[in-house]
Amino acid sequence: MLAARAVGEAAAPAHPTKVDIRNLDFFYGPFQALKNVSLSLKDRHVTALIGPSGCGKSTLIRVINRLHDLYPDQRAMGQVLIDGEDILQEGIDLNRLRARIGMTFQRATPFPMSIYENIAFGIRLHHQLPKADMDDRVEAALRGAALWDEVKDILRKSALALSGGQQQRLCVARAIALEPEILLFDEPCSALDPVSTSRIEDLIDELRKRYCILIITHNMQQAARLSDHAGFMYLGELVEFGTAEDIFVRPRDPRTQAYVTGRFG
Ligand SMILES: Nc1ncnc2c1ncn2[C@@H]1O[C@H](COP(=O)(O)OP(=O)(O)OP(=O)(O)O)[C@@H](O)[C@H]1O
Repeated sequence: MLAARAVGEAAAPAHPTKVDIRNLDFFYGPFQALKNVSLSLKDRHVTALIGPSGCGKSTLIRVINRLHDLYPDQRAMGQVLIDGEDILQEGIDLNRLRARIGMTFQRATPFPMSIYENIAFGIRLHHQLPKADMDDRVEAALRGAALWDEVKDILRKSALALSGGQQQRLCVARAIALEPEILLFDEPCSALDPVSTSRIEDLIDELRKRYCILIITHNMQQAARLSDHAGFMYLGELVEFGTAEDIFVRPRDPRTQAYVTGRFG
């Protein structure tokens, strides 16, 4: 029997908003790549961004951890609230922000060092741990990325010797080793074969239980399989945003309809 809730006690939402993007404009020099984009990402949900090449998906994902700060001619205007705090404000601690956000890119980017060191390196930048604790953290990250069984006996081997799919999972392990809150995946399967792709999809499905996840993908089946919410972008605008069912089964905008059915893009 369900326990009666105390009078006045509000139920916490199962998937509170983690990232709230409001009226975001983005410029590369004079070129406007994002136009008044607003959407929110829920915690413990997978949100997919879809749209033809050049529509602004990677730009949007890079703003969330302020990668554009590295380039003086790039500017973002609007708000990106993470747990209610606007991370586009001046004075935000970028190291802390980036530790809260894990990111992987289209091509896996392992460091030219051992599998173990690929994970330990990032942890060491933030914490000084005794060896046994570091071993535990490395193991937990590799397990979390569904890679442990394949690499547990070759931890001292170069990460560059791993297959493309294993390298991509290593990058996921590196991201989750820092215990982030948000994971950003920019086309994580674009360079992978179907078997590795399916392993990454299983992994993302598992990670959904713990993280707020944003994934960019050109694969409509993958987006439909994986996402709770999805947004269709076109020429820098967010044309339509809704539940995965809204976007993939009954899109309202004809452009979304054409894109998800493969008739353009
Ligand atoms: N460094 C840059 N300088 C100038 N323009 C850029 C730069 N990076 C991207 N752009 C432009 O911004 C727009 C959005 O690019 P973005 O990479 O965000 O698109 P995308 O939807 O992620 O594309 P893809 O699916 O091909 O990765 C494009 O017109 C692109 O040419």
